[in-house]
Amino acid sequence: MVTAAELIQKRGRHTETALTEAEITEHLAAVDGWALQDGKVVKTFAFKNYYQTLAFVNAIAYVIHADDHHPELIITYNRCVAKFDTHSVNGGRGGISENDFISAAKLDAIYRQAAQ
Ligand SMILES: C[C@H](O)[C@H](O)[C@H]1CNC2=NC(N)=NC(=O)C2=N1
Repeated sequence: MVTAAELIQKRGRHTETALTEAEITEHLAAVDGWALQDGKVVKTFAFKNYYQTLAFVNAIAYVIHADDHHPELIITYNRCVAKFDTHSVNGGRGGISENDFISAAKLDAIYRQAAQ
């Protein structure tokens, strides 16, 4: 069984290994509120206002850079939608790797710290 606590201890690293469907299901169970949507691991984070939304985006910059894994972000007044996938897997066609879930768990940990 995979847990969020385990995932946040890991560092994202270059990988060419995609997760299988069964592994994706197992990893989705470990991270709260994330779902597979159009081939990406996606979650909508909710905030009180635009300032809190942007503060979250600034706070996640550190781990995004450290793990070299960059979410697609959709920022609106009180929402931030984050989408992860991994370009280098499936022979460069892209897919889902453990890195997507490491980053998902880290964004959740930061969100828990944020003023909401
Ligand atoms: C060379 C560099 O590590 C890659 O281009 C990284 C950069 N950021 C990335 N971000 C995301 N979300 N997926 C990737 O596959 C990815 N690849």
